[in-house]
Amino acid sequence: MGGFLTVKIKFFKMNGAGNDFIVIDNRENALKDFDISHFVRMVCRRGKSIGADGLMLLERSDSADFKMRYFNSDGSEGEMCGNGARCIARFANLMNVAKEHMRFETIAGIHEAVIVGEEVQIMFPDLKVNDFKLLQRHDFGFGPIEYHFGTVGVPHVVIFRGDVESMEDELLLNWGRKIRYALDVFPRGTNVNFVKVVGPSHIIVRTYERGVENETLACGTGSIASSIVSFLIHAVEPPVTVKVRGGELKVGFERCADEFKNVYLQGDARVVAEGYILPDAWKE
Ligand SMILES: N[C@@H](CCC[C@H](N)C(=O)O)C(=O)O
Repeated sequence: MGGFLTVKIKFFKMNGAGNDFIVIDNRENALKDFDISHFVRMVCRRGKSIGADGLMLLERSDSADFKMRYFNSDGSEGEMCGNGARCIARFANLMNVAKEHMRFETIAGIHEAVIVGEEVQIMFPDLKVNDFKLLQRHDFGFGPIEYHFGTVGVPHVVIFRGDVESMEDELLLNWGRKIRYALDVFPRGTNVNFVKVVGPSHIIVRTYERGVENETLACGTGSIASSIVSFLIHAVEPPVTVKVRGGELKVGFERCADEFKNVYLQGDARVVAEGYILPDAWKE
């Protein structure tokens, strides 16, 4: 029993609008002896282990308050995760690593975040209008469809459907997987968002996430991509309220000539548990 408890790693379980994460303070390099990708795959398994959409490490940074490293549940390291970023900002503030207004490093660049009571707002770098490829047509294996594409740190396809809320899970997964794995069209793979416009500033979004290979309850960068495409195609006005399966997110931006400036994502970011990851959590 003593051996069983010798290696234990402190973790926090968090979620932002239902997108859930394991968060580890790695400033002292607690995971130096681990194959991180394998460790992430093991501890993110639902049922057999803790379970999560992804895992984040908070690390030291020379140029900002801290560095965020984000891993999808399949062990792949992602450039950015909007909801993850909001969660790690809350975590950094709780751990006294950062004040309420903070800057942090990601693979996709430096981000700013601010704690707004129960919510966290994260700011994104400016996006170019021309980087959004609108009104594309392709047959992904279920007949030709119209889609839109844009990158918000990570790649996103946006598809408008009038039946988003009632769309069968199986259909969403089938479309999501076929599009995500259309590597001739998206060499790095892509996340896939199914979107319905329900008001002048309101949309509903469901997302199939690359790296989780499933629908998640929310996707932050997907909500931003969906809001901007909804603005470009359906004149949806920011700030946009995005209803996702796990709650609600707010997306703001301003169109200035050929750029989107002041892009932000806001919503809840909660710590729901803390404890120790024990060796059985990463056993095959
Ligand atoms: N959950 C996300 C996106 C995470 C990254 C993504 N799955 C990818 O690697 O493409 C979010 O909230 O933005």
